[in-house]
Amino acid sequence: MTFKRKKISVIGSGFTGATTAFLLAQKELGDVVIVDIPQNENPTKGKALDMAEAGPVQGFDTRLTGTSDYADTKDSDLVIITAGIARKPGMSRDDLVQTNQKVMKSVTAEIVKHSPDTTILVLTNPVDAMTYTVFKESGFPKERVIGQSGVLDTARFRTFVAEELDLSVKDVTGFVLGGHGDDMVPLVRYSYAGGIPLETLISKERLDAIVDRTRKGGAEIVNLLGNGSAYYAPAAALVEMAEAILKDQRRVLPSIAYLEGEYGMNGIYLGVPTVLGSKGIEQIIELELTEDEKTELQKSADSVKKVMEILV
Ligand SMILES: NC(=O)C1=CN([C@@H]2O[C@H](COP(=O)(O)OP(=O)(O)OC[C@H]3O[C@@H](n4cnc5c(N)ncnc54)[C@H](O)[C@@H]3O)[C@@H](O)[C@H]2O)C=CC1
Ligand SMILES: O=C([O-])CC(=O)C(=O)O
Repeated sequence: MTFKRKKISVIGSGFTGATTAFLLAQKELGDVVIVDIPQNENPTKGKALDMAEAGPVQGFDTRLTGTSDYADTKDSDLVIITAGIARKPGMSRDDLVQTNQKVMKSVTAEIVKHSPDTTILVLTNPVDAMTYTVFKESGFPKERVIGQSGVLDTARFRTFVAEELDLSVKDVTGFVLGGHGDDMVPLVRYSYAGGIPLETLISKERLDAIVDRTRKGGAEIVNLLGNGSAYYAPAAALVEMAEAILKDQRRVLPSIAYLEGEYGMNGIYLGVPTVLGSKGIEQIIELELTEDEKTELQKSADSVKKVMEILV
């Protein structure tokens, strides 16, 4: 039996793209091709070579390629889009829409040309609208175009809860629904520490503060960094989703998925609980929501729709 190595292409060799590529390489999830614009070809090749040279020390066997030629991405099993611009202090993610929509259109055309059967994971912001753009441009079935926000937002929530309770992050679970913006919906009712509902462990006032910090988690990092946005936790989130897809794990993870009736919404990409496996989004899980949670989710969806109205 011959073993075929998987191939993962990461579009964009900036902070998130390079960090994602390195984490993918360390986990040996497949060979990694990193693509950036021609003006950035040498730094992209340099990053790929530098990462490959960590292999002997770290004990990974991943082949890494840096390129500006999409022919190198041919027949990728998974493509991760991180290309585009990031926000700076004072900006919202939505301020990036016009520039990044153009980037999504051009990179999607190349991806589809060289890997017509691949699955695409989108990170670029504003990510709900950018995932929709990639879906439309690619013509792919909805289950093969997926956006990342909920794994990251939930990871932030879990970090803050673990800190509050002085417990292992491993024992804290949560679920953040909705768009990747200030009105995302951390579902406290579905969040636990070691199986114990958080509402019985943390006061309402402290939980409200943690929810608020989670909603503004991206901006907190943007303000600290001063010249760009988060990349370690976003890359880790992408790699968890990539692993679920490449290894057909059927993980229950929040994804930005195309809704056609689920949660009473239509024609919109939004963060919801999903089952991720080799077919991409294999199922959307519909949680029972209270009236308040439904109202919050609708508000978040309305914000995403406002950004979608700007799309051309
Ligand atoms: N969805 C999420 O949870 C998160 C989204 N992001 C978003 O990810 C995106 C990337 O962030 P960073 O990596 O920090 O930015 P960065 O500026 O470090 O890197 C972006 C890279 O994209 C490249 N690029 C631009 N146009 C391209 C094209 N047409 N083809 C190929 N490459 C192209 C640039 O040359 C640059 O190397 C931003 O839009 C950011 O807002 C970042 C973190 C979390
Ligand atoms: O805040 C940003 O611009 C980047 C991002 O989406 C995040 O870190 O959540």
